[in-house]
Amino acid sequence: MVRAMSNHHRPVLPPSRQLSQHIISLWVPQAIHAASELGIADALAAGPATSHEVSGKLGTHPEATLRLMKALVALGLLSLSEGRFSLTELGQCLASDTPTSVRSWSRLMGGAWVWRTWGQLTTCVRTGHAAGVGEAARASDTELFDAMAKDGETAAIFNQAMAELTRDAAPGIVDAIDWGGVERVVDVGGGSGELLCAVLEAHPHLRGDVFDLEHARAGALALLAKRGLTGRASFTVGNLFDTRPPSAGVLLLKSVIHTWDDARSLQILTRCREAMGPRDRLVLVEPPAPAPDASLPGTLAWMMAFSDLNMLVNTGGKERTEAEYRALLEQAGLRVIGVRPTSDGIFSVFEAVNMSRQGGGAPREEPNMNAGSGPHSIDTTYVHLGDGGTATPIEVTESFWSDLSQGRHPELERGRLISHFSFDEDWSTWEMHPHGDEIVLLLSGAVDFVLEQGPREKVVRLRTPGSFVLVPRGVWHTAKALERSSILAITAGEGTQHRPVTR
Ligand SMILES: C[S@@+](CC[C@H](N)C(=O)[O-])C[C@H]1O[C@@H](n2cnc3c(N)ncnc32)[C@H](O)[C@@H]1O
Repeated sequence: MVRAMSNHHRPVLPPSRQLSQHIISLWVPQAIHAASELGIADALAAGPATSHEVSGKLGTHPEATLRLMKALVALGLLSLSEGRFSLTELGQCLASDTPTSVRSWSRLMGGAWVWRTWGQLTTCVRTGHAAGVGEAARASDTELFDAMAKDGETAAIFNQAMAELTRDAAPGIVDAIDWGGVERVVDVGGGSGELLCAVLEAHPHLRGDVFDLEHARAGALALLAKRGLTGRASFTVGNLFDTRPPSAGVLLLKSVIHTWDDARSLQILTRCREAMGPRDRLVLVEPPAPAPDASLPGTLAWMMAFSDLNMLVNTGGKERTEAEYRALLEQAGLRVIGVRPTSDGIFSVFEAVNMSRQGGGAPREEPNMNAGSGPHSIDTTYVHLGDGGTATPIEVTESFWSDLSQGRHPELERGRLISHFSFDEDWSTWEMHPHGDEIVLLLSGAVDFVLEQGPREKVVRLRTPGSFVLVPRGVWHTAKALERSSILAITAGEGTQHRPVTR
């Protein structure tokens, strides 16, 4: 009763009617698909027109065109006034080549290929395999992509659809990655080249490569040329199941792993690891699947649950949780050094390094030899707490701090470093850690810890061993020794900045 009253503008439908609305929702993507195939939005791009004028332009049946356009009005893609139809904001997204276009995405999802595979969902759920697998076995794992290479139009639609999905997420992805010290990036399975374009445009010092199957080559090269990036970018054709991508400071891997089951994903991740030198990072970009809930259509949980089925029917892939991506990376011999969400709230970037980077060869499978080691002295051994829950002792050499500031310890940038520092003079610099709060704990002596707060300075007096100060991320700070003192710091060191203290 309360529900019905509070919702009186839209009466609550009985369950059978609610379900019926889901059942008939298959009409919707086909209406949108027909509109995008026929180019109805492009026909209205110049301004309002009658359905007769539109069918005349498109060479379609006049009355059937009117009927389709009425359905598009019902969906909110068109509006109708005095017999003339116009594009709404939603409808404009069906036009080609506009900054918000999702026309190719609609052509892909409503087109014969995807429609056919979804039609076999029942069988896929019975068998756990992608559509077609097990009945008429696929010629190869990449059969679908190989077929696209022979059919230029499907390849163009698929790659443009991927570009449309990547376009809006790309700035947030580029921002979430630390490009310091990187000269070259390879977008592995980079398809259309959309993400590589965004990276190269944001970081003019970088050079890059798209590594993908043949179907993506022509489209990616055309896009790189259109964006004026041909001089800094190339395309390498290869199959990740048996070929390593070219080496680079950053290997990007966006929306590739969800395409495949665990066994095939491990093959791809292993090929990437084999291409990685000691300082290289793999940056996997995927939306981690949230816990399922009964949210309304359009929420992330809804989208991920259906994207998961889309992967099942088309390629046998799947969506994964953050823990599952972490486990997969570790299994492939890659140590996860950080996971961060991008600003769009959908994707996360998983950064990983090659576990076998020191010794080469196969990934370490034996237990962590550092576990249970000790006793250590904090004077000579610091500890790195990795984002993946690791605690690694770091032998401190005389050049440790200068090496760190010159980027010679990339493996320490993520996570936190527990370090020890003795001093009897005031620090000569201010420092600032942009990626995390810091804890500074007094072990001995007496220190005035100075935090910059706008134009003012706040002094925290550390006098008793065991007292500590919490330094918020991004706050510049320095210290003054009142006597010989020693401190223990727990620091998120990535991106640390220094500037001299002016007296
Ligand atoms: C879902 S698309 C994503 C494209 C692009 N990374 C993006 O996010 O826009 C997956 C891409 O991975 C590529 N891919 C999948 N398996 C591959 C393999 N074995 N070798 C090379 N590329 C592969 C496909 O060709 C396709 O371009």
